[in-house]
Amino acid sequence: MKKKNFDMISLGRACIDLNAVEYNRGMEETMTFSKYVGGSPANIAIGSAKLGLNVGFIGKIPDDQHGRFIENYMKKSGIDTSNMILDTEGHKAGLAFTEIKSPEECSILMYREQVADLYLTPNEINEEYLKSAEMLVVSGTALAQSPSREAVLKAVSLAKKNQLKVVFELDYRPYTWKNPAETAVYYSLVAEQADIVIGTRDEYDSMENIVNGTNEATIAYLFQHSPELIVIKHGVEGSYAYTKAGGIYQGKAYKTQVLKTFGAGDSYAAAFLFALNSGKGIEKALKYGSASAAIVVSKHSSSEAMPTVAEIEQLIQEQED
Ligand SMILES: Nc1ncnc2c1ncn2[C@@H]1O[C@H](COP(=O)(O)OP(=O)(O)OP(=O)(O)O)[C@@H](O)[C@H]1O
Ligand SMILES: O=C(O)C[C@@H](O)[C@H](O)C(=O)CO
Repeated sequence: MKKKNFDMISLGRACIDLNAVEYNRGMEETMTFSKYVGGSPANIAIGSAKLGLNVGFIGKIPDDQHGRFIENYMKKSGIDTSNMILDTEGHKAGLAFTEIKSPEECSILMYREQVADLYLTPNEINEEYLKSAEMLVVSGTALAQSPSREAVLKAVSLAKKNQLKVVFELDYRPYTWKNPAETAVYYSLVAEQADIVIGTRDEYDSMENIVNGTNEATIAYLFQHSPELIVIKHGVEGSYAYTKAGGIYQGKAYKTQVLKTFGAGDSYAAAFLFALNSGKGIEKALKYGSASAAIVVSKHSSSEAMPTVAEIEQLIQEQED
């Protein structure tokens, strides 16, 4: 059978990160920031492309200097940008300012009013483009508002119709949502249709609208539906992958010199999906995800810091039990 053009199409926001250049202080005292492409789905696309996957992107970007910076960087990273739609209504790029008070205390201040990415419409989802990929990765944040919400639902339904693997990265950002009950409705709707779901324990709690949920209850629920593989991350305590066939795999977090904590989830998803797509198996994919995250939390950015296969392999080897 002919191989499809793209291993992965990622759908959602491509934005700007402005990361504090000065460390160990609050944003009030921070005077300089470095600019990177950001936004979880863009970071996943960039990380996967750097590892060698053929990647396409679906999203909406502003028709201004920030939009052009984003598109150029994505192109330079080897990503197909033909389905990155230019916004014609004056919407802006999302901005994420970060502060790095200490390796344990980092935060992000988001500017996400009237952002172009949430104005992607269902009409802008192209079935022919989706047909050219093996896998569609959608981010939970793209479900936060209409019309982006409906665009995601359409993309997921076309992906299923055309036998793409649907990956749902929960990527829960509370400030983009009106209330937790609404989040739970849309998260469950998409998680039930996905083939692979990836999120932190807290994000699954948001999907289920509960506190202190358990992995056992989550998988019992989701395996009644489409998912074949569920990944649940527990920060420095590592991560678990569960298969519908009953497999349970545990991955450890790797030791690293932490500079900041953000970017961990995106680099994890990029490397996990790369490894899975390359036929390395679930156990190795957990190692790839964790090693990739350990490398990115030791560096300044989320996107530009995405590691190569050689860097990931080296870290895994150095810390093999
Ligand atoms: N301090 C750390 N040191 C080493 N590895 C880490 C650290 N923090 C996270 N990781 C790795 O990254 C993975 C994902 O981290 P986490 O569960 O915090 O994801 P996340 O909340 O989605 O990340 P993000 O902060 O990017 O949203 C973990 O399972 C672990 O392997
Ligand atoms: O996802 C975002 O909108 C911001 C990211 O680009 C940022 O680097 C981060 O939070 C990564 O997890």
